[in-house]
Amino acid sequence: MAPEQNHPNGINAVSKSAEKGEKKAFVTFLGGSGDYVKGVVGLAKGLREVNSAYPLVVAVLPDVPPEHRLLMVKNGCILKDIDWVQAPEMDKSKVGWAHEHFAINYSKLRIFELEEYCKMVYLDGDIQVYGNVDELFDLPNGHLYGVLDCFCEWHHSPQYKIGYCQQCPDRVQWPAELAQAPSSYFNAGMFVFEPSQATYDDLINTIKITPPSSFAEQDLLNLYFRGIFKPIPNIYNLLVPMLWTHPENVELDKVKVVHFCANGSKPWRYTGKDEHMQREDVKMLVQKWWDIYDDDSFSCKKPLAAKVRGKRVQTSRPLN
Ligand SMILES: O=c1ccn([C@@H]2O[C@H](COP(=O)(O)OP(=O)(O)O)[C@@H](O)[C@H]2O)c(=O)[nH]1
Ligand SMILES: OC[C@H]1O[C@H](O[C@@H]2[C@@H](O)[C@H](O)[C@@H](O)[C@H](O)[C@@H]2O)[C@H](O)[C@@H](O)[C@H]1O
Ligand SMILES: [Mn+2]
Repeated sequence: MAPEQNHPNGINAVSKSAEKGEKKAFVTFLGGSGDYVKGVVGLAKGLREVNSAYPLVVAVLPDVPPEHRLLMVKNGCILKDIDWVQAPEMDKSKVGWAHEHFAINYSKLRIFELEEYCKMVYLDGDIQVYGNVDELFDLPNGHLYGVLDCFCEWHHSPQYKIGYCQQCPDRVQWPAELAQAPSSYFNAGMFVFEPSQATYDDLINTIKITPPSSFAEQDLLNLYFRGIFKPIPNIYNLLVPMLWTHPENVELDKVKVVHFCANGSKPWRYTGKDEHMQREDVKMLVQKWWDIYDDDSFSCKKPLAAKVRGKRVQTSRPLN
């Protein structure tokens, strides 16, 4: 992190960064023995399809079974074993996780320990890349980059109650009688960051003094990187709900990264029965995910090869 940032690790992190590795890579996170491994395999194939020059690292929890590990390695993933990060005790009478599995999402924070890499792009396993996004690795150091989230389905939040969303800040003014308007808030399904053990240690210390909240590690990351976070266009993390909450902010033919975070939209579980799932754009995106997942020509034994820089053909297929 840049020393001039009033950041707990300022100078140390910069001096330490000089000792860090110079490699860059995409990274995702996998826990459990369930079907999210299909998301990771789809992501690995998608990155190959767009001729990315960077490998995909998978931070795997101990409960990921051998057969899932083998499947990911066969698709070129570099596996890094991580341990759990204990989620803070939640007083369920006051607040609960927005989704039960969010409790394991604190373990996602382990990616900050991967100091052999100097720059990483984190992608959830329910994300697919349809256009080359290697340019993200060239964003200036000292910031964390992500895409603004949408509050329009946060049914238990103060934002939702007054109809406020950062995606359309002029629709409803944040009332003066409430505390100051929420700072810019990114969706933690995709972000560009610089691994740092000092930052990881500080994040863990911050968990201990921060009351847990509905969006688990996403809330923590937004609190921690306030003032360091810089928003980037939603072409890098199109949240599927945006198709109906803010269609005016979506240009689907320019979108490079799609995040299947809407209920019922995970392609490998898609039934089409959930709300919004019969939309033509949703069905097209899910089908495109399966087109890539089912294409075995993208499987390979070696990690996503770093193409000879500058020689790769940039393919960013339009989405429709
Ligand atoms: O059982 C699970 C649930 C989640 N995840 C990982 O945690 C990420 C965040 O969860 P999810 O994408 O479901 O959250 P959402 O973006 O839908 O809120 C997933 O993408 C996976 O990478 C996982 O590995 N196993
Ligand atoms: O653990 C908290 C999660 O919070 C985020 O998901 C949310 C967020 O997108 C909300 O805006 C949606 O309303 C909601 O459905 C969705 O689950 C991240 O995508 C995920 O990786 C993870 O950090
Ligand atoms: Mn997700």
